[in-house]
Amino acid sequence: MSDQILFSTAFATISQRSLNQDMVILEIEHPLFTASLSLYGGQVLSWQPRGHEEVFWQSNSTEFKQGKAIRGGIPLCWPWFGAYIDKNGNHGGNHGFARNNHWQLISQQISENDVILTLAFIGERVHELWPAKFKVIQTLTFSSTFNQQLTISNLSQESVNYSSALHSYFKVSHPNNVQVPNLHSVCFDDKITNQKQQKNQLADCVGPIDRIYYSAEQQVLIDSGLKRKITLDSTHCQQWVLWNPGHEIAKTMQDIHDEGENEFVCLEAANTQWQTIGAGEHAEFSQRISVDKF
Ligand SMILES: O=P(O)(O)OC[C@H]1O[C@@H](O)[C@H](O)[C@@H](O)[C@@H]1O
Repeated sequence: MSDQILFSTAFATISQRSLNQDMVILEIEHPLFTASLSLYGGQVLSWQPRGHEEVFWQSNSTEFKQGKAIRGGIPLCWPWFGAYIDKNGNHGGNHGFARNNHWQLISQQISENDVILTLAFIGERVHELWPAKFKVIQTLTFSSTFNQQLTISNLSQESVNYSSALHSYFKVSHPNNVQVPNLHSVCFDDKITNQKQQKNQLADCVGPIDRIYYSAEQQVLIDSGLKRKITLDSTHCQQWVLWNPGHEIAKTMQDIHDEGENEFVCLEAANTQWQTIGAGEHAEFSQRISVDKF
């Protein structure tokens, strides 16, 4: 493991830690926050605005291994959300390939107010079920609030379809203490029972929960244990996915440490249905996250 300062200004330091040859972690120190991300997966791992507790959960049992997704932070589900089986019955694996590939840091802007990092993921024939040529630009603005924007360019001669999720793992005192009240009156598909268009109010976020809510409205995740509110706004995302595996499923997942399911709730700004991008065109979506104490 080696640490190296990449950029240092009067306002912030960005350093690089190599876990091994393949896995590079960037760490940011700024008067308004600390944050870290992995270039593998282009994945935000942590963000802690000054005066607050860490916002994102990370598993202690993640392997950081090529081909495996990192459990925690904000995995990027793209170019598909969930399982993908093509018309010939071929399985593409869960949540696409953006989270299992290397991204590049292409620019950084450091100021008194924020640090803006731009990452790129460019490819063609990266996955046999999604061979198109593409470019994804991810712009991360870290400050006392956090903003994440993805711009996807279809560089191929034909239109492409994608689905997506910004799969945020929020650190919580316990799912039992968590409410997402703006979802109470929203219709959802239940991925566990396979029942569509359900409506019932969740008393808390204890798993197993796996729901696709048909709402693009602002969400507020209220944690009565940590006494904090996390406010999420998305653009060009049509659903919110709420997920916690619960104890029995988590026990079967090697990359969730013991009792880890009691430490997070996933609330994901998603497009769970196919979106089309014409040849040579682009699409974008984003989320903004802020934190308040109460
Ligand atoms: O284990 P993965 O591939 O990271 O997926 C975790 C969960 O991600 C959620 O977004 C899905 O709705 C769940 O069905 C899935 O189990």
